[in-house]
Amino acid sequence: MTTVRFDPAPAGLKGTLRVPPDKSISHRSAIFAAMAPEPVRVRNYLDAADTNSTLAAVEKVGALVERRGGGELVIRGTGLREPHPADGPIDVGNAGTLMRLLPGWLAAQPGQRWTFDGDSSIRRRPVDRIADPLRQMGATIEATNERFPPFTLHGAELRGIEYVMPVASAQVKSCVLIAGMNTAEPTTVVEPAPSRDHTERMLAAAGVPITRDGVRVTVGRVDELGLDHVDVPGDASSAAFWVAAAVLVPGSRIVLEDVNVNWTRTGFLRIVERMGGIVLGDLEPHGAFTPGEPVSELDVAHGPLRGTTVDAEEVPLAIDELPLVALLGCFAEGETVVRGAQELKVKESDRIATVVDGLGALGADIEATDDGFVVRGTGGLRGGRIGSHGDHRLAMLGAIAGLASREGVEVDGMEAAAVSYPGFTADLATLLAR
Ligand SMILES: O=C(O)C1=C[C@@H](OP(=O)(O)O)[C@@H](O)[C@H](O)C1
Ligand SMILES: C=C(OP(=O)(O)O)C(=O)O
Repeated sequence: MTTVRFDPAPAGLKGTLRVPPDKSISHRSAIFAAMAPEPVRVRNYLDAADTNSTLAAVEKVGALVERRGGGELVIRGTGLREPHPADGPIDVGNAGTLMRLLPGWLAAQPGQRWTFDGDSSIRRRPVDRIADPLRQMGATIEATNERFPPFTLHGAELRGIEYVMPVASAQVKSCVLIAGMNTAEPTTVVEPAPSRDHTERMLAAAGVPITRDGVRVTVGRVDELGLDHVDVPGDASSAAFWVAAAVLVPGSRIVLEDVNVNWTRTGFLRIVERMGGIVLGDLEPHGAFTPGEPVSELDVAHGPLRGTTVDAEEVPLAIDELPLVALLGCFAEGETVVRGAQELKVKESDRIATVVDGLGALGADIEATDDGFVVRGTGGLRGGRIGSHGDHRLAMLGAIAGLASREGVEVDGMEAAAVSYPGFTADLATLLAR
């Protein structure tokens, strides 16, 4: 385990940065390319542990991945109905998105079966949320204690369903929509609240009939995907760490280029603005990456914050950034409340417990609730020691807390950042350099 110390940054963080490619869109580009009949060129694919697990997984079911360097890949898929049998379990590593999206495709392959497994964190993450709809469609899934990996999926001829999702989850929605490309009848997913829509955008770009009517998304059967290339934009969730750093550390001014500003991913930026944080870059897209993902430049500077409340409907739009909302709350005037965020308990760690314990140990006045947390701003943070619990977002939260703290923070398990952001400490060094 690697321990890294992050000291206060008295002169602030300054400079321009290109954040890593988006993790969600990278996962989807590899899975869609694997289902396509013609080669798909992917530019700016994320080179990180989670998305490398996805490349290995699609190779295991028959795709050929040519790594051209500089984030460029050419993926030759098998077509929608010809994935290969795998010799041994598909290892999803730490990646929940991979574990929940790939079965949507494989469930529609009659007479075939695959086993999925991953690391100790993935073995605590529920698969019943995809097993329920896939069973209704006709597939069979045998999971440990009915709920957890490892699990075995038996493909079948699937039928179209209307699935009312009990939780707002882009992963579950995506799994069902991907399966829906192979069902005789149309398949509809009803979301309790909007969540990230990268899958819908990629389906539309690939020529799949997909319609949205409010919270209902319907996909129709296709014989093949017409996807030619994907350009992956910068990851709004990785950018969020630098947005928080710039807002919290006096003297900072950071410009982030080519960040995905898809509305379903910018909930955190709206929360920051509500708290009084200065995000100068407008959230209007300045360009679009293929397929249909808006990008913009974010220009962020230090400023005072006030507390806010994040309610259930805003949670899916900022789900991976909620730990950072807790950190901002420590520095804000008044109280910051996050509620309706039970989903945080089933991420790479129980992010209600790890955020509350972790920031509490650094001097925060923070309390866990059943569905979130309450933070009372105390004008700053002392500092100390925090463990990542193998959770990449916790590791990077600890780092940003250190920069903004009075005494610095030591992060145990900093290597976890490599799950989504292997260059995190190198990027920090460039923002601290003058
Ligand atoms: O679809 C995706 O790419 C993701 C959806 C979210 O998970 P849920 O769908 O479980 O909320 C998010 O937390 C995860 O980091 C990525
Ligand atoms: C929850 C996350 O990812 P996943 O579900 O893919 O493991 C995350 O990146 O914060």
